[in-house]
Amino acid sequence: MSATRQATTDGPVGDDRPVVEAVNITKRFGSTLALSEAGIVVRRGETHALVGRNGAGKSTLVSILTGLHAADEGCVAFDGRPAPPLGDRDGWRRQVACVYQKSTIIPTLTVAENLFLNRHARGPGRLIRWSTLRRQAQELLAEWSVDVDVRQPASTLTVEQRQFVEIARALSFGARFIILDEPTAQLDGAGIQRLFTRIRDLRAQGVTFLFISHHLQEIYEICDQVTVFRDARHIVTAPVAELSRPALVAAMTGEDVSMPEAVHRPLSADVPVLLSVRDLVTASGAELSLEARAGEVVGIAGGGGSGKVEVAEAIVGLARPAGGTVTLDGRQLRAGSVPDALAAGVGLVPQDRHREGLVPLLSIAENVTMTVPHRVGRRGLISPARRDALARQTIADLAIKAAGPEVPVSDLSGGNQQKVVMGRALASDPKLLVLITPTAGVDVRSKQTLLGVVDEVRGRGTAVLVVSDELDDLRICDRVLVMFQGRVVREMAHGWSDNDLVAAMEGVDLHHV
Ligand SMILES: Nc1ncnc2c1ncn2[C@@H]1O[C@H](COP(=O)(O)OP(=O)(O)OP(=O)(O)O)[C@@H](O)[C@H]1O
Repeated sequence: MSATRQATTDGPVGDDRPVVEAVNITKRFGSTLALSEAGIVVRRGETHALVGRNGAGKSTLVSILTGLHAADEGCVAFDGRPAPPLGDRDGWRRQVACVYQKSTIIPTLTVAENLFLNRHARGPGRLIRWSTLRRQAQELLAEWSVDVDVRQPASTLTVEQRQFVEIARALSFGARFIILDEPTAQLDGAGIQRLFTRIRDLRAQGVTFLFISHHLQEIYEICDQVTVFRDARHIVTAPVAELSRPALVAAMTGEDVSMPEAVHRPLSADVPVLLSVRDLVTASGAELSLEARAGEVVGIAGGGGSGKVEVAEAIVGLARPAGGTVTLDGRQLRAGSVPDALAAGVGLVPQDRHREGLVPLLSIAENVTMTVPHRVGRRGLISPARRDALARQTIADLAIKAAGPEVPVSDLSGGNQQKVVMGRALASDPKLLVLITPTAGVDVRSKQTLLGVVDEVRGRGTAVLVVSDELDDLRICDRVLVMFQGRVVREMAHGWSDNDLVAAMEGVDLHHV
């Protein structure tokens, strides 16, 4: 974009004005330059992708476009008019909303209450009129064809329903510009297609989207325009159809990057079994038995509802199984105990880094060494020098983009936070590494780094479980167990075809139809 045009207040407001125009935006967080004279122009009715590597500045731009942060320099205009003052929350809500990966809905309230929170219809004596509230909520959801019971507690919504409810809420404030921040990250294939159908319908009704995703194929499927940020700067804006995939990746990384061909080194027959999972049954009824040998990488694949995450969480103690045993290197793990699993030599990258992975306000160094106090001190006394040295090593090994080990992880971009979680899992030099959806929200280059770790630790004799529905994650496995509706339905040797694996995850057996 030529970031020279200034937003003006005067002149007629026509429909050709961009829905949003951010010009020459600079934003610093302490010594970090998060955005440097960057900008974006989004036109009415388009679905515009915003892509960039972890830490490129996408979330910072979103926080400025939604009025959560003020830019240090530059200006934002909606429909040709300057953005409202920062404190005018209603003014911002009428222009724009962002649907984040993390819900902004209050789980203990009903859907209706969430939709009309602080806008309650009040009767005489300022009592809330619950019947009116419910009716308004029903009408709103019906208007936007969202099929959800407004009386249900928001905690019972699926990710997909929650996103639709948040979109309807944004529209009800009058916003016709919606930012979707990695909306597909927690959806399965069918859910993604339903979301895309919804986006197309809304676009036809005049809604404009800014779509943030690390899944480049999604951008080609749903977006018209794409803007690339790299290292805090705007690099290019172009019609999606005019930017080839290699050109897009090159714009993101500043170099040509291709996923390395997964090299397969078969294990010799005498390598001992390290992990043995026998007749494991999870609380929701998913079942798994498996053995993994030292240095073996076993994939557990499956779509949403397949039970893959539940079985993995039962193996590592995050969930208490209903039955079965897990034995690591001859030691049976105590069911439902993460500390016992860690003590036995399990390294874990959990699915939800916000809930189980990190303590955001603590530093990188504190997070990385949290589970290995013995490596950074003696008799309960932590040596800051040793702790920082270990953290510096992790920052270097995993190419974490941060000023130093003392930076709080809450200041890191999503992909770099995930690298800290990986660093912590590796700090104990684990016998078994369990990675649950390890590359969700992670850019192409960081994905390479994270998956490269697997190759390295397997060489040291660590057994690895990769629990994922991402083909790139699964390609590095020696074999993949495919789960569907709580059962392993196929085991696929290294070298499977994408079609076969996807079909198996969807519960379709291509060889028997
Ligand atoms: N509140 C903050 N305090 C300090 N630094 C921050 C803060 N928020 C972001 N940063 C820094 O600004 C830079 C841009 O981060 P941002 O979160 O915008 O990247 P991103 O493109 O959204 O990355 P990801 O894809 O990983 O989410 C990073 O170096 C990050 O560490």
